[in-house]
Amino acid sequence: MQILVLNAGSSSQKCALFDLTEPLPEAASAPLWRAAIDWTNPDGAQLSVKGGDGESTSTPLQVGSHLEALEHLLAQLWQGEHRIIDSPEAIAAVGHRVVHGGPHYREATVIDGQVKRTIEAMAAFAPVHNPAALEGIRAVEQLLGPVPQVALFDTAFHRDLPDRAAVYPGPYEWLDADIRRYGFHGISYAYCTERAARFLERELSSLRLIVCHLGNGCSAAAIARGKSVDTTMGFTPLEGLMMGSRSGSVDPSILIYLLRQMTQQGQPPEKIADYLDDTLNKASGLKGISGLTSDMRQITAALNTGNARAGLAFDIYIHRLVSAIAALRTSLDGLDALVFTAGVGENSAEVRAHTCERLAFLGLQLDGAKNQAPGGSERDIATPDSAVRILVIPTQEDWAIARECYRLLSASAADKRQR
Ligand SMILES: Nc1ncnc2c1ncn2[C@@H]1O[C@H](COP(=O)(O)OP(=O)(O)O)[C@@H](O)[C@H]1O
Ligand SMILES: CC(=O)OP(=O)(O)O
Ligand SMILES: [Mg+2]
Repeated sequence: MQILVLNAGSSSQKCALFDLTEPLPEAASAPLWRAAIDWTNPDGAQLSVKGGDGESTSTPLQVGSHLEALEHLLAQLWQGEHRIIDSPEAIAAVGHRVVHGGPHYREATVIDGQVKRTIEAMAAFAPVHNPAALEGIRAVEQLLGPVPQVALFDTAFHRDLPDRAAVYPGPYEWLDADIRRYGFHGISYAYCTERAARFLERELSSLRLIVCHLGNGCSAAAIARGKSVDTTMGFTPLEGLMMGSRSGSVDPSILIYLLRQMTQQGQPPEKIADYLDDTLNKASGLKGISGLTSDMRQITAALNTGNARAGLAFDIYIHRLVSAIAALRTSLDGLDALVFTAGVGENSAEVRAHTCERLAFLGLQLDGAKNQAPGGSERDIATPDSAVRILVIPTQEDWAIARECYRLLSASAADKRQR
């Protein structure tokens, strides 16, 4: 079954085509084809496509709206230089990563009008991500017609967060209005948890993990026996750790202070809300502090040449990450492994080294050579006598989406056959 996956992140639209057949492989398999639009390129959006031959090309996108850009991306599947299928009919299903499912969706769900309305309503809680997922769904409708589309929600993995971790200590009415902590990056956490159990040859039912998903968006989660028991992101993907261009947690009084100042200056309320939203989501974090970039590679390169603001950005990033991991540890009755994943977690030996050094008191002992060794595969970078394992697990959100999509559609096909 050929399954197309659309992953709408904060700075890019990724797309991959998988061919899944029984028996499903245990570990992620490579896609037949992948493409991505980078919205952040200063010279305009850039489309990159990698075909089945392993060849890839990168071209500037000459189109107006996001929807047009997406339609152009999808058409590359059967029309572009690296086309992989003869016609859109070859695609059996499309899986989407949807960041916010609110309190409604706790499982992978076939997309219908009601699901689309909910994703739209939840855009108020995930303004960077949910509108991008909806654009993907609409682009597929335009180009691929009535193919089944399935949504996987980043919030679903955290469905069993205990109330003490999920409820904000504001007025109780907030909870009635669905203002609570949801948590995100759940597709990645579910995948990394499963892989960590396999790697350690342990049953999920006894495993206690802290997983750090450090990409453009960053969060960490305490996972006990396969379930999320606490996590750093909350009502929206803005709470918690310092990120590429997002602030993470700040004192809410800063916003009240700025709001009052801007109101006194005669700014209209809408403009103030947009300014605060943009500042916290797009002009903060590594980018805001360094004044340079949201990219950890460039931050570490700049700090190594003595750039003081890059150095400060790195220090805050590590300080907040270490504080969060130590806090998450208190939600577990022991810690078997600390897991690093996503762009920074998988690739930055500096971030892992500084984090683990400060967490020695939790029983973590990093093997410096193993940490530095290059490698894109799952690995243990702790010393043999470390009390806690330290794992690097490359996350495979797209493959996990394709697999869930396959399972859901196979189960519903079997259901129909039985009736
Ligand atoms: N070799 C590397 N060293 C340090 N950081 C890296 C490296 N490769 C990628 N990154 C970081 O990974 C981040 C992107 O992570 P990724 O998981 O792809 O993000 P997202 O899916 O949220 O867009 C980039 O901001 C970059 O800083
Ligand atoms: C939820 C979230 O922050 O996603 P991303 O890391 O893709 O921006
Ligand atoms: Mg991501």
